[in-house]
This record gives sequence, C-alpha cells and structure tokens, in this order.
Amino acid sequence: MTSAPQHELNQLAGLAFAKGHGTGNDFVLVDDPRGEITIGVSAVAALCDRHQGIGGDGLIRAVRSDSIPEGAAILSADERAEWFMDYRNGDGSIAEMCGNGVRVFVDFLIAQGHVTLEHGDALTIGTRAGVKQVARTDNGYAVDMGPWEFVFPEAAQEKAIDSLVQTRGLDVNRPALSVSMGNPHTVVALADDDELKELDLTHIPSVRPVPPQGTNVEFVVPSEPLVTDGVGNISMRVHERGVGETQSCGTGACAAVVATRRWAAGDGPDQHQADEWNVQVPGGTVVVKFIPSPDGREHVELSGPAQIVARGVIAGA
Ligand SMILES: N[C@@H](CCC[C@H](N)C(=O)O)C(=O)O
Repeated sequence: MTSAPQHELNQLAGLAFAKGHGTGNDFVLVDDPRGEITIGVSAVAALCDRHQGIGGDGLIRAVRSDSIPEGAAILSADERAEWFMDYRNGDGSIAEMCGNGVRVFVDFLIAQGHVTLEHGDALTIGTRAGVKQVARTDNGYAVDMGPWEFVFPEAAQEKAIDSLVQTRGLDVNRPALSVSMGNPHTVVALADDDELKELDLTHIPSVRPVPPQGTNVEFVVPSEPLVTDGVGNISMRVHERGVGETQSCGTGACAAVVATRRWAAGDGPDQHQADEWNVQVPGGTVVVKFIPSPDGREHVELSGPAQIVARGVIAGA
C-alpha cells in the first residue's frame, strides 16, 4: 500500500525542484513562471515531509506576478514586481511573508537565469504582504521588510504586554507582545540561555489571546549587556505557525527585535536602544536594522545569507 506522501509525490512525478536555506530555515523551490503547476495542500505537505519527501519548513513557487491573481493585484500597484513569491508553510497553509524565504527566492531567480542582480542592486518582489525590495550584499541579501505594527495596539502601548504564553519547559505563563511583520508573531522574553535551551518546542505554545490569523511564537533572551558598541544582541528560538520549531525565522527575528526594543525603552534612555541588532538563532545569525523610509513610517531591514544546496526531479513510484 502506498503511503499518503508517496501517493501525493506520484502525482508530481517529473516535477523539477531545488532545495535551499537561509540560516537553516529550509525550503523546497519550484520554478513555475507561467503559473501552470498546481500543488495542493497535501502535496506541499508531502514535498516538505522530512522522512518520506524532500523535507523543508516551507515550499516556495516562483511565478510571474501576471500569472497568479495575488501577483496581478500587486503588479497593478507596482509594475516593477515582475516576480511573485508564492509561499506555503510545511503543512500546506499559506503564509503572507517569509523573511528568510524571500532571500532564498531571489537567489533561486538568479540561479534559474530569470534575473541578474549585481552586488548593491535591488529587485522588487511581490508577496502576499506587499512588495519587498531585496538588495544583493557581500554575504547574502538585505530585504526592506516594510513597517512593523503591534497586533493589539492599545494594550501594547500601555504596558508593552498583550498576551500570555505557556509552553513545555516554562513553569508559569509568561507575558508577551504580538507584532505583525505582515505575518503574525508573539514574542516572549526569557531570563537566560538555560531557560531558552530547556524549552520543549515539539508542541504548539499556548497563547492568550491568539492574534486573529494565528501566530508564530518567538522566545528571546537579551544579551548582557543588551547593546554593545551601538549594536543590540539577542538570542532566539521559534515555533512557526504551520511548521513547528525551525532553525530560524526572518520575520520572527524582526518581530523579536521590535518587542525587545519596546521593552528596553522602559529601562532608561539610550543605553538599551540601537538601530542595528544581531539575532542569533540555532541556524546562524541574521541582522535586523531600523531604517527610515520615504513613506514616513519606520521600516525594518533584514539581512542574512541564502543558499541553494540541491536540485532534483520528483521520481514518483
Ligand atoms: N520562516 C519564515 C516565516 C514563514 C511563515 C510563518 N511560518 C507564518 O506562518 O507566518 C521567515 O523567515 O520569516
């Protein structure tokens, strides 16, 4: 008898794919310029299955914006967004945005010969969280992730706390702050590295109240001192919506820095504030910066590496 993943993979026999990652957040990538390939929820889950599929935290389909309805809407607002990142979590659910994924996506577009991008140049990409500018840097890509927002603005303004989180390995409910980077995040500060290490993230953390679209949950330990030579430092583990624990989450790193900076603002004037932050995750380090923007809103820039590591073809039975 064929297993459910094998059955799904049989339907996709002959499909070419690549595998890539950004700080250990890994993705199956499919090139579909004209939007001709349908990969349903259970087919995405089969491709991302780590035992019976290729394995990945998510699936990214590269499609021209004019060949997917969400992309056509983006294109009418910004005609530079020729390519759309169709992002799915490993369980097949749709996510609005993926910070690590968009770097890997651009690396894939370059590798496929769809675009050329010199160091220092930027490309406009369509996503379900709007257009993103992705610039090539010496060691990867820097993405203007756009403005951040509190999910529950009033509570966050008052006490910088709006949710309670409980997960295995934590003795009591912990206060948290929910931040949107286009997709939802709930950030929890822990006391030290031991607490971070001891968390069991094999189950979905319990969050109250849950943001309307569900939530990714980031557990953060601020470094001592928090800011050195004008650069902030935190460590983070993450439980991703639609996936589970991952080695890294780019939008999560941005949300974690937004929450940490907000909490630190209560501790005194400038010594805990910075415009640049290193976020250490199990899969490496990403850098988060606050940057001014012509739209007058503070934007967040995320930078880090991206790598395509393999290519193949789905075999089928
Ligand atoms: N790992 C990604 C985020 C992927 C989507 C997330 N699981 C969600 O459902 O919002 C990142 O690097 O940002």
